[in-house]
Amino acid sequence: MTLMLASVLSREEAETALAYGADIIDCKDPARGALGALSLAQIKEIVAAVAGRRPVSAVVDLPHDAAHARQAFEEAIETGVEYVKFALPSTPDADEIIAALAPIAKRVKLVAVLFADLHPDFSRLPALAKAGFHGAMLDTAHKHNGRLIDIMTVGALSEFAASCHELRLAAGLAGALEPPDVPRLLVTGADVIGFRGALCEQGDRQGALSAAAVALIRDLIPTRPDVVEEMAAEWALIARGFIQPPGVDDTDCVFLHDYVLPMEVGAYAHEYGHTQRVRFNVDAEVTRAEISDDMRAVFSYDVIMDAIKMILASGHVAMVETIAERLAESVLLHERVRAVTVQVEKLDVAPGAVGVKIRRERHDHKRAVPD
Ligand SMILES: O=C[C@H](O)COP(=O)(O)O
Repeated sequence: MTLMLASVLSREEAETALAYGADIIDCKDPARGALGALSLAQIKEIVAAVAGRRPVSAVVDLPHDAAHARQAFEEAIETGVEYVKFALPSTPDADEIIAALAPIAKRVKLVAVLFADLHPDFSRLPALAKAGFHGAMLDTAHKHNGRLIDIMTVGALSEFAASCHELRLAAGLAGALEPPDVPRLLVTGADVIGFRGALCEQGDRQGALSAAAVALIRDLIPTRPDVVEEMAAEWALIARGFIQPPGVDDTDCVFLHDYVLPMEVGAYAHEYGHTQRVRFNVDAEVTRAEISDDMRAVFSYDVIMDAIKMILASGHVAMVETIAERLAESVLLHERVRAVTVQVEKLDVAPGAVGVKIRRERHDHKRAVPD
């Protein structure tokens, strides 16, 4: 389950974030940069307003010397927050700083933030785990330099999440994210996705929080288990014929055509060690959207491109059939997709094109309905 973190700067904004379903209320002053800390008094006020309805996180500015660092964390803990985030420095003494925070990690969930646009050092992850940190979160330091997803590919973000999970660390992602990024990031397996700009009027992270924007992001992230149960109950009614399933027989086609990329592919010895051109044609049959021009109703072709890039990043694949199967499988991970046709062609083998075309259907579609 991926949680939605909403950065807020006041108790009023915290109420909006809560009302529209944020899972973690993150105290932050966006005017003071990517990890701008609020004052202790402001954090206390938000903690009091949230009153345990959801966990609250706060940012600590990491002072240079150890004594002041400990004091800053102690003060943050006293505010009653459940998570404390801080920017992990990329200085040579980072491992020492991490080790010095081990006693603090026993008392509060510590999250180290790594900035994707400042050459993050992923070799520090084991030290975080050793010191008992709760997790690591990627964010962007300079919001005008693009979204996290522009800086790191979905494949690289998935690797980050997997490395965290191997070390039993929670993995968080944030960084000028926009609504269309959400379905793309869900496949990374991140535990938390964090937002500020996307929750504000006109996407301005220093502007006011917008209830509609918070609701949109909430709807794009699969809901909490209790809501899933509610949906299951609705499916039960559908199964018994009490209510009609929404547009259950109607599909539209989202496609990616003539997408050509260089790829290491082929079973012959001479096909190893270099790339050849591979063309992708993908047609995804998706459940028809009820509302038009609304992100919530959309399965994006970006997701198909991401899936292809992830397969490419995994290295040499001997058979185009394997590529087609993997691609079909990852497109079908998205619930709106009912069936997918994937055509994968090698363009440099013969004067024309050679390859494979497969069609795969979602089999759990009917099984989602309880007996
Ligand atoms: O912790 C999450 C952030 O506050 C993200 O802010 P942003 O979406 O404006 O980059």
